[in-house]
Amino acid sequence: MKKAVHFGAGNIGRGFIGLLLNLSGYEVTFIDVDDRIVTGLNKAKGYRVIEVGEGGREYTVSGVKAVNGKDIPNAVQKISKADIVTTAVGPGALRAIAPVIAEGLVRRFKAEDPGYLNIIACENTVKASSLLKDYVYEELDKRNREKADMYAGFPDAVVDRIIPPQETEETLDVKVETFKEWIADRNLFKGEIPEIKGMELTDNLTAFVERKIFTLNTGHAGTAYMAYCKGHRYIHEAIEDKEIYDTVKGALLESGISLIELYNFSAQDHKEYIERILRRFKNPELMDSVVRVGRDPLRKLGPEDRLVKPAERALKYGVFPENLCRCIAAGLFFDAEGDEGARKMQAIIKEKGIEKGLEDITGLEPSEPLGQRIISIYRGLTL
Ligand SMILES: NC(=O)c1ccc[n+]([C@@H]2O[C@H](COP(=O)([O-])OP(=O)(O)OC[C@H]3O[C@@H](n4cnc5c(N)ncnc54)[C@H](O)[C@@H]3O)[C@@H](O)[C@H]2O)c1
Ligand SMILES: O=P(O)(O)OC[C@@H](O)[C@@H](O)[C@H](O)[C@H](O)CO
Repeated sequence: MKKAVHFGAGNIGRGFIGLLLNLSGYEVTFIDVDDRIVTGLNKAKGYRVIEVGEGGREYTVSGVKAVNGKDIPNAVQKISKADIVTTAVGPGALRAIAPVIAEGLVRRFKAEDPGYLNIIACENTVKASSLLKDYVYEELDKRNREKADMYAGFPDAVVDRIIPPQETEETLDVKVETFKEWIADRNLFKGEIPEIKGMELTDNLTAFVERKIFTLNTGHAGTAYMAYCKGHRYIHEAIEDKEIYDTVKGALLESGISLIELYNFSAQDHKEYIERILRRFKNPELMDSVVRVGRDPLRKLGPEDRLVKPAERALKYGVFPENLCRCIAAGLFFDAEGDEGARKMQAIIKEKGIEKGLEDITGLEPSEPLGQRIISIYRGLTL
């Protein structure tokens, strides 16, 4: 049986990547640092994936194993024997998993014919696998880097499926929406491309990644941040609030201007793509929380991420992104309990004030038009 190792047995790990690998005939081993999840998976050896919404089905994922990420020798051994490695740990944890992947590769490379290994990072970041590759290469000496150049592929990918926080910790079942999309860069695989049901291939990944992150994730973040300011708890409730809906839709149209120009999407197709996404946000069965969707605002308000980058691009294409500015200003208030990125962001604003704080968080100059407008909206907003 082909062996898959997946880092991060959280929502997307269990509810999407693990499911597709299982359906494609792989024996799946999850590596996670959460003791509850690792123990639970090893005990139950499986879980259910429950699709909610029209046409939703239920799947049983079985025969899975789990290794604790702190058990390095075991994790290294699994990687050294894997046919494919995937991740969904969050972009901030990619550096933490690089050493163990590097050690697994070094162990493989001791064999005369180590075979190819493709490592796909399924995170909401443009070029996440390439980023992971950089981190892994930092851990390798010259000889093993050369071996990795020959035998290890790091295909970039985009994953799209909304998976909310799970309501109970009693099972490891996962509630998901019916929509799913996983597209990988066909040109970055080494050796034969693994056949994974539901994973599509493209020669034009940047277009698909940017379309997804700068539309779905832009809209999600905007909805969550405005919802936080207005006291909504769930995304489906927030998107029914006319002020939020209009602002978010406006933000997506602003973001779409550069996507259409840069990647030749037809304006009509892009409009329909936006409408489909807004309909997905409305799914009441998901009960997706504002706290999850807005998590880590320090990352989401960064210069290359889902709100600031499209705002800068819109300005470059001649449109002032008033709605994106509103979403960014709202984001600067996000302070959900227990959110480390939010805590750090609020500390920056408190210590440096909003002008210098904005610059540090978003990279935007407070004296430039975007910075000026965001600060003015921020000052006018009340919580
Ligand atoms: N949930 C979604 O709707 C969704 C959809 C598409 C993409 N994503 C992306 O997938 C990634 C994971 O998101 P999620 O919603 O599944 O989060 P999650 O918190 O549910 O899962 C992340 C898992 O990674 C584990 N983890 C963290 N650090 C680790 C480490 N060093 N080693 C091993 N495991 C580690 C955590 O314990 C957790 O179980 C993120 O990059 C996210 O942007 C999420
Ligand atoms: O995972 P994040 O924190 O980058 O973003 C939160 C949500 O927008 C995200 O998880 C979406 O649900 C997902 O990207 C849908 O495909």
